[in-house]
Amino acid sequence: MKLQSMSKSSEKVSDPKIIVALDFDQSSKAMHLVDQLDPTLCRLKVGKEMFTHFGPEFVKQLIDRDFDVFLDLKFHDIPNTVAKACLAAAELGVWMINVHASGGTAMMTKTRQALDTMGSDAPLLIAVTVLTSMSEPELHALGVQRSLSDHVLALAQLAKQCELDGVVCSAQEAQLLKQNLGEKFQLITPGIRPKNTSSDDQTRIVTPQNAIKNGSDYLVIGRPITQSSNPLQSLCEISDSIQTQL
Ligand SMILES: O=c1ccn([C@@H]2O[C@H](COP(=O)(O)O)[C@@H](O)[C@H]2O)c(=O)[nH]1
Repeated sequence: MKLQSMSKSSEKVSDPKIIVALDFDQSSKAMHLVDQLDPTLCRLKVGKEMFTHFGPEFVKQLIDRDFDVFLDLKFHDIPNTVAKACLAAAELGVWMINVHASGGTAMMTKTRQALDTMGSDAPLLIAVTVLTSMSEPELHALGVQRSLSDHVLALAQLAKQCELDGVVCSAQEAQLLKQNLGEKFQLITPGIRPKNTSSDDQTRIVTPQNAIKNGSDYLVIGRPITQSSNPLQSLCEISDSIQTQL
């Protein structure tokens, strides 16, 4: 059954805010879910697990079905390597790619310049600030002494200076970033957990409704949907729950 047929209000969404994180160890499991979805209702994310197992061919299968694909490989290396890896990723035809902001401004700038050679075909280029699994004590243990939110803001400011399109952060920081960096700077927020669901390994969690209220542009949601006994229904319920905030 298609998602559209399950949710009336969801039918009208033309800029779907939910990015379903396909973290599976078998492509057949992922495709079983994808077969039930519709590109007007959600976007898809391919991360390190599926890309390492199944490579560009898997990504192309999703694009061939007209899904917007966020290729979440979080590149972090010297500027030349990251710029070339991002160009290769972009050439797959994905909608969004990302690098770690902590790779620095030379890395982000060189990558921006590389993607600009693609003109309007370039995907959105996003920087990861602080992983949503991390807490402030963990950040301090790495030697970062400022507060976690100050660190996220500082990394996001660097990404904006380098003309990236936005950042990955927790929706806990979304209001702060929108206030300081403006409406157009895109906020992609994993660590989304509906009430009464397991936080798993995520630390900085926010409900779907509060994430949108705080200013998130896109919600990355994996296990609350993919590990649900009825993934389609869970996606529909979350999708419907955020409509009033849009
Ligand atoms: O800071 C980050 C950056 C990326 N992720 C990715 O998002 C999904 C979240 O999955 P859940 O199952 O909803 O926890 C996953 O693919 C991560 O690699 C993140 O969680 N935090």
